[in-house]
Amino acid sequence: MPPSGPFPQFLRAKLTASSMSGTQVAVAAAVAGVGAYALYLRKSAGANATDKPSLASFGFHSLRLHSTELVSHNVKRLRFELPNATQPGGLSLTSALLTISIPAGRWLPVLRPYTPVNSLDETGFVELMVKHYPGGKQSSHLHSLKPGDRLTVAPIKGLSWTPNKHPHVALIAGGAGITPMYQLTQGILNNPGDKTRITLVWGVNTDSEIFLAEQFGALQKKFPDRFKAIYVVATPESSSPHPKGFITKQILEDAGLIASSEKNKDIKVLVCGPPPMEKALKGAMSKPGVLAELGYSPAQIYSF
Ligand SMILES: Cc1cc2nc3c(=O)[nH]c(=O)nc-3n(C[C@H](O)[C@H](O)[C@H](O)COP(=O)(O)OP(=O)(O)OC[C@H]3O[C@@H](n4cnc5c(N)ncnc54)[C@H](O)[C@@H]3O)c2cc1C
Repeated sequence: MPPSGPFPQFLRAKLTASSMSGTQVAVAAAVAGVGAYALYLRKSAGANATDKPSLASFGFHSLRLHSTELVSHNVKRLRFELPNATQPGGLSLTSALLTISIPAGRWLPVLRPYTPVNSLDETGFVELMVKHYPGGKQSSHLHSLKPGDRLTVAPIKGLSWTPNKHPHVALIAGGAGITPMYQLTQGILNNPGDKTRITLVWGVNTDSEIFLAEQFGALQKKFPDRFKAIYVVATPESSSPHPKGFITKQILEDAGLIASSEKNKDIKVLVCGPPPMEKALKGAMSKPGVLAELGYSPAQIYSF
């Protein structure tokens, strides 16, 4: 259900805090645009199929859920119809959709970003892969949606990606934080003009949570010299081929991600995962994180 008016003052205040990630800054900008929502709805109500805005246009969009698929015990793929069935969404690489809902029994809207996982060039549809967190407000809501239900979204920009600006990117993800990394990996490798090398390190709880293994496997096969994926599993099965535990300094060293080595001096590190993982990597006020210990400067690190 779409929100009916401006968000409360305290929410805006919270979103202007100085320690924001890239996504938090984008979320603040999207929330600031909520006033345009009513205007957009008024305009789009009279628009015909060909002049309906794509997702790239400013404002909020109401998307109809086309279908769902359970891809693992706690991850669902949700396929939504775009406002214009004959055009792609028009999102740029690493953009996400800020989803907005008002769960039953609550008066405050819940806003969470999700990164589309289908090709940004696909016409007519946008797909999300959503991991269900027990008690999670938005992930529970999204998992409860049925085909025909609607979801309000607003596009938010991520990192502004310039092909070949960095010779090598390290993508470090935890759990469902993999989706921005997957979108970027597809965008880089499927662009013949972009020669960036990619090392992905993805931390998950169990082997069954490596829900994009097939897709990443196909990309590794196609681009063996440019793309390497390493999965780290907290509680692996006895037959698991993956290292056990969390993403540590040792794991990143073994992956060749030491900033001080000559070949990595221009590397860019992108991070997206649960708060404890991001804290361990980026450090807290008094304690340097693993990335600083490996020699990365703050300017080399981007957090979604
Ligand atoms: C740029 C960006 C893109 C994202 N894309 C996706 C995506 O494509 N698919 C997807 O499933 N998620 C994605 N996320 C995470 C998503 O935005 C939500 O944070 C997540 O779905 C939990 O929201 P919730 O309202 O269900 O949980 P909440 O109600 O906020 O929290 C419920 C419980 O879950 C825990 N929790 C919350 N978030 C996480 C997390 N990320 N990892 C581990 N535990 C957590 C909390 O500590 C709490 O215990 C993305 C996040 C960012 C920043």
